[in-house]
Amino acid sequence: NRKHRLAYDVERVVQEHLTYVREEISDGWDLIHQEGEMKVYRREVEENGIVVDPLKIFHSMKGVTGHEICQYFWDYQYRMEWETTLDSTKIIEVLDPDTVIFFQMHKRVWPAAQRDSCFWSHIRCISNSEEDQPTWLVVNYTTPHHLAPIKSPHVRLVANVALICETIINEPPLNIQDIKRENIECKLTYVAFVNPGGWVPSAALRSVAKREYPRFLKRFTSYVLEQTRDKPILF
Ligand SMILES: CCCCCc1ccc(-c2ccc(S(=O)(=O)CCO)cc2)cc1[C@H]1C[C@H]1c1ccccn1
Repeated sequence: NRKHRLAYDVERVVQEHLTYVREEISDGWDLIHQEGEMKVYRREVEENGIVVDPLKIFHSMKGVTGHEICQYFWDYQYRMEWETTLDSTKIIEVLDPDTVIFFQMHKRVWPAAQRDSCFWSHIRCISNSEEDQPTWLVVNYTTPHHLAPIKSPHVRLVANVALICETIINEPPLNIQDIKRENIECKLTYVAFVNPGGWVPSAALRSVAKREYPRFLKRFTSYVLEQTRDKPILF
Protein backbone atom coordinates (compact mmCIF):
# COMPACT_ATOMS: atom_id res chain seq x y z
CA ASN A 1 0.00 0.00 0.00
CA ARG A 2 1.49 3.34 -1.07
CA LYS A 3 1.89 5.44 2.06
CA HIS A 4 4.46 7.92 0.76
CA ARG A 5 6.47 8.45 -2.44
CA LEU A 6 9.35 6.20 -1.25
CA ALA A 7 7.23 3.37 0.23
CA TYR A 8 8.09 0.94 -2.60
CA ASP A 9 11.83 1.73 -2.41
CA VAL A 10 11.78 1.20 1.35
CA GLU A 11 9.95 -2.13 0.96
CA ARG A 12 12.36 -3.37 -1.73
CA VAL A 13 15.54 -2.46 0.21
CA VAL A 14 14.21 -3.88 3.50
CA GLN A 15 13.35 -7.20 1.79
CA GLU A 16 16.81 -7.31 0.16
CA HIS A 17 18.51 -6.91 3.55
CA LEU A 18 16.26 -9.55 5.13
CA THR A 19 17.24 -11.95 2.33
CA TYR A 20 21.01 -11.38 2.67
CA VAL A 21 21.29 -11.12 6.45
CA ARG A 22 20.66 -14.87 6.75
CA GLU A 23 23.36 -15.64 4.18
CA GLU A 24 26.27 -17.44 5.86
CA ILE A 25 29.64 -15.74 5.68
CA SER A 26 30.89 -17.40 2.50
CA ASP A 27 34.41 -17.28 1.11
CA GLY A 28 35.48 -13.88 -0.09
CA TRP A 29 34.75 -12.31 3.32
CA ASP A 30 37.85 -11.60 5.45
CA LEU A 31 37.59 -11.44 9.24
CA ILE A 32 39.42 -8.10 9.77
CA HIS A 33 38.67 -7.47 13.44
CA GLN A 34 37.47 -9.47 16.44
CA GLU A 35 36.80 -7.97 19.86
CA GLY A 36 34.81 -9.97 22.45
CA GLU A 37 31.53 -10.93 20.78
CA MET A 38 32.11 -8.51 17.87
CA LYS A 39 33.29 -10.02 14.56
CA VAL A 40 33.99 -7.63 11.66
CA TYR A 41 34.06 -9.01 8.11
CA ARG A 42 34.96 -7.19 4.88
CA ARG A 43 34.95 -8.04 1.19
CA GLU A 44 37.42 -6.13 -0.97
CA VAL A 45 35.43 -4.58 -3.84
CA GLU A 46 36.35 -1.67 -6.12
CA GLU A 47 34.05 0.10 -8.58
CA ASN A 48 36.00 2.03 -11.23
CA GLY A 49 38.99 2.32 -8.91
CA ILE A 50 36.91 3.42 -5.89
CA VAL A 51 36.93 1.20 -2.79
CA VAL A 52 33.33 0.18 -1.99
CA ASP A 53 34.13 -2.72 0.36
CA PRO A 54 30.99 -4.21 1.93
CA LEU A 55 31.22 -4.50 5.70
CA LYS A 56 29.37 -7.06 7.83
CA ILE A 57 29.58 -7.00 11.62
CA PHE A 58 28.11 -9.61 13.98
CA HIS A 59 27.80 -8.66 17.61
CA SER A 60 25.82 -9.79 20.65
CA MET A 61 25.39 -8.10 23.97
CA LYS A 62 23.54 -8.94 27.19
CA GLY A 63 21.20 -6.52 28.91
CA VAL A 64 19.51 -4.85 25.96
CA THR A 65 16.77 -5.71 23.42
CA GLY A 66 16.85 -5.42 19.65
CA HIS A 67 14.05 -2.88 19.89
CA GLU A 68 16.15 -0.67 22.20
CA ILE A 69 19.24 -0.94 19.95
CA CYS A 70 17.22 -0.05 16.82
CA GLN A 71 15.36 2.78 18.53
CA TYR A 72 18.58 4.51 19.67
CA PHE A 73 20.16 3.96 16.24
CA TRP A 74 17.18 5.34 14.35
CA ASP A 75 16.11 8.22 16.55
CA TYR A 76 18.00 11.34 15.44
CA GLN A 77 17.78 12.96 18.92
CA TYR A 78 20.46 10.58 20.29
CA ARG A 79 22.68 10.53 17.22
CA MET A 80 25.21 13.18 18.16
CA GLU A 81 25.62 11.49 21.58
CA TRP A 82 27.23 8.39 20.08
CA GLU A 83 28.25 9.38 16.52
CA THR A 84 31.78 10.83 16.74
CA THR A 85 32.33 11.04 12.98
CA LEU A 86 29.60 13.61 12.26
CA ASP A 87 29.77 17.38 12.26
CA SER A 88 25.96 17.61 12.04
CA THR A 89 22.78 15.66 11.40
CA LYS A 90 19.27 16.92 10.78
CA ILE A 91 15.90 15.61 9.65
CA ILE A 92 14.84 17.29 6.40
CA GLU A 93 11.61 15.37 5.84
CA VAL A 94 9.30 13.04 7.77
CA LEU A 95 7.67 10.51 5.40
CA ASP A 96 5.79 8.58 8.10
CA PRO A 97 6.24 7.79 11.83
CA ASP A 98 8.91 5.14 10.96
CA THR A 99 10.59 6.78 7.95
CA VAL A 100 12.51 10.06 7.89
CA ILE A 101 15.08 11.68 5.61
CA PHE A 102 18.37 12.84 7.19
CA PHE A 103 21.04 15.19 5.91
CA GLN A 104 24.47 14.68 7.59
CA MET A 105 27.84 16.41 7.38
CA HIS A 106 30.60 13.90 8.11
CA LYS A 107 33.83 15.00 9.77
CA ARG A 108 36.51 15.58 7.17
CA VAL A 109 39.11 12.79 6.89
CA TRP A 110 42.16 14.78 5.74
CA PRO A 111 43.37 14.99 2.96
CA ALA A 112 40.12 13.71 1.35
CA ALA A 113 37.28 16.15 0.62
CA GLN A 114 34.58 16.39 3.31
CA ARG A 115 31.65 13.97 2.82
CA ASP A 116 27.98 14.62 3.34
CA SER A 117 25.10 12.14 3.18
CA CYS A 118 21.36 12.22 2.58
CA PHE A 119 19.39 9.09 3.23
CA TRP A 120 15.98 7.83 4.14
CA SER A 121 16.03 6.00 7.48
CA HIS A 122 13.38 3.41 8.26
CA ILE A 123 12.74 1.42 11.44
CA ARG A 124 10.61 -1.73 11.45
CA CYS A 125 9.57 -4.62 13.67
CA ILE A 126 9.14 -7.97 11.95
CA SER A 127 7.22 -10.34 14.16
CA ASN A 128 7.85 -13.88 13.00
CA SER A 129 5.18 -16.53 13.49
CA GLU A 130 6.89 -18.42 16.40
CA GLU A 131 6.25 -17.02 19.84
CA ASP A 132 9.87 -15.91 20.31
CA GLN A 133 10.86 -12.26 20.08
CA PRO A 134 10.41 -10.23 16.87
CA THR A 135 13.26 -8.97 14.68
CA TRP A 136 13.86 -5.20 14.70
CA LEU A 137 15.74 -3.45 11.92
CA VAL A 138 16.84 -0.01 10.73
CA VAL A 139 17.86 0.74 7.13
CA ASN A 140 19.68 3.93 6.05
CA TYR A 141 19.63 4.32 2.26
CA THR A 142 20.94 7.21 0.16
CA THR A 143 18.30 9.31 -1.58
CA PRO A 144 18.44 12.67 -3.38
CA HIS A 145 16.50 15.55 -1.86
CA HIS A 146 15.89 19.18 -2.87
CA LEU A 147 16.79 20.29 0.69
CA ALA A 148 20.16 18.50 0.46
CA PRO A 149 21.81 20.05 -2.59
CA ILE A 150 25.23 18.65 -3.49
CA LYS A 151 27.59 21.61 -3.06
CA SER A 152 31.28 21.63 -3.90
CA PRO A 153 33.75 21.03 -2.25
CA HIS A 154 31.60 18.48 -0.36
CA VAL A 155 31.30 14.99 -1.85
CA ARG A 156 28.01 13.06 -1.46
CA LEU A 157 28.35 9.60 0.07
CA VAL A 158 26.31 6.74 -1.34
CA ALA A 159 25.34 4.45 1.53
CA ASN A 160 23.13 1.42 2.05
CA VAL A 161 23.31 0.44 5.73
CA ALA A 162 21.22 -1.97 7.80
CA LEU A 163 21.15 -2.85 11.48
CA ILE A 164 19.17 -6.06 12.10
CA CYS A 165 18.56 -7.26 15.67
CA GLU A 166 17.16 -10.37 17.34
CA THR A 167 16.31 -10.52 21.03
CA ILE A 168 17.03 -13.69 23.03
CA ILE A 169 15.43 -14.26 26.42
CA ASN A 170 17.59 -16.73 28.44
CA GLU A 171 15.73 -18.90 31.02
CA PRO A 172 12.42 -17.10 30.46
CA PRO A 173 10.52 -16.85 33.78
CA LEU A 174 6.82 -17.73 33.84
CA ASN A 175 5.54 -14.23 33.21
CA ILE A 176 7.18 -11.56 31.07
CA GLN A 177 7.23 -8.84 33.74
CA ASP A 178 9.68 -10.91 35.82
CA ILE A 179 12.30 -10.79 33.04
CA LYS A 180 15.46 -8.99 34.19
CA ARG A 181 18.09 -7.37 31.97
CA GLU A 182 20.58 -10.12 32.77
CA ASN A 183 18.17 -12.58 31.11
CA ILE A 184 18.04 -10.72 27.78
CA GLU A 185 20.53 -10.61 24.95
CA CYS A 186 20.58 -8.84 21.59
CA LYS A 187 22.21 -10.48 18.57
CA LEU A 188 22.86 -7.89 15.90
CA THR A 189 24.06 -7.90 12.31
CA TYR A 190 25.28 -4.62 10.86
CA VAL A 191 25.89 -4.36 7.11
CA ALA A 192 27.29 -1.29 5.37
CA PHE A 193 27.72 -0.73 1.64
CA VAL A 194 29.36 2.71 1.49
CA ASN A 195 30.67 4.33 -1.68
CA PRO A 196 32.75 7.37 -0.64
CA GLY A 197 31.31 9.20 -3.66
CA GLY A 198 34.63 10.22 -5.10
CA TRP A 199 38.13 8.82 -5.34
CA VAL A 200 39.99 8.17 -2.05
CA PRO A 201 43.35 6.34 -1.86
CA SER A 202 42.37 2.66 -1.43
CA ALA A 203 44.80 1.88 1.38
CA ALA A 204 43.83 5.04 3.29
CA LEU A 205 40.08 4.34 3.02
CA ARG A 206 40.56 0.68 4.01
CA SER A 207 42.51 1.64 7.11
CA VAL A 208 39.96 4.34 8.09
CA ALA A 209 37.12 1.82 7.67
CA LYS A 210 38.99 -0.91 9.56
CA ARG A 211 39.53 1.47 12.48
CA GLU A 212 36.24 3.39 12.44
CA TYR A 213 33.56 0.71 12.00
CA PRO A 214 34.47 -1.36 15.11
CA ARG A 215 35.01 1.86 17.09
CA PHE A 216 31.63 3.28 16.04
CA LEU A 217 29.69 0.07 16.78
CA LYS A 218 31.42 -0.40 20.15
CA ARG A 219 30.73 3.19 21.14
CA PHE A 220 27.11 2.98 19.94
CA THR A 221 26.31 -0.28 21.78
CA SER A 222 28.01 0.92 24.99
CA TYR A 223 25.95 4.11 24.78
CA VAL A 224 22.69 2.13 24.52
CA LEU A 225 23.65 -0.12 27.46
CA GLU A 226 24.36 2.99 29.54
CA GLN A 227 21.11 4.71 28.53
CA THR A 228 18.88 1.67 29.17
CA ARG A 229 20.55 0.28 32.32
CA ASP A 230 18.01 1.66 34.80
CA LYS A 231 15.04 1.91 32.44
CA PRO A 232 12.19 -0.61 32.08
CA ILE A 233 12.94 -3.12 29.30
CA LEU A 234 11.52 -2.09 25.90
CA PHE A 235 10.63 -5.36 24.11
C1 LIG B 1 37.66 9.67 3.29
C2 LIG B 1 36.36 9.30 3.95
C3 LIG B 1 35.39 8.65 2.97
C4 LIG B 1 34.06 8.27 3.59
C5 LIG B 1 34.22 7.66 4.98
C6 LIG B 1 32.89 7.15 5.54
C7 LIG B 1 31.83 8.05 5.65
C8 LIG B 1 30.62 7.64 6.23
C9 LIG B 1 30.47 6.32 6.69
C10 LIG B 1 29.21 5.91 7.36
C11 LIG B 1 27.94 6.26 6.86
C12 LIG B 1 26.78 5.87 7.54
C13 LIG B 1 26.87 5.17 8.73
S1 LIG B 1 25.43 4.70 9.59
O1 LIG B 1 25.72 3.41 10.20
O2 LIG B 1 24.31 4.76 8.69
C14 LIG B 1 25.18 5.80 10.95
C15 LIG B 1 24.60 7.10 10.53
O3 LIG B 1 25.59 8.07 10.42
C16 LIG B 1 28.10 4.82 9.22
C17 LIG B 1 29.27 5.19 8.56
C18 LIG B 1 31.50 5.41 6.54
C19 LIG B 1 32.72 5.81 5.96
C20 LIG B 1 33.82 4.84 5.93
C21 LIG B 1 35.17 5.20 6.37
C22 LIG B 1 34.35 4.36 7.24
C23 LIG B 1 33.76 4.85 8.50
C24 LIG B 1 33.05 3.98 9.31
C25 LIG B 1 32.47 4.44 10.45
C26 LIG B 1 32.58 5.77 10.77
C27 LIG B 1 33.28 6.63 9.92
N1 LIG B 1 33.88 6.17 8.79
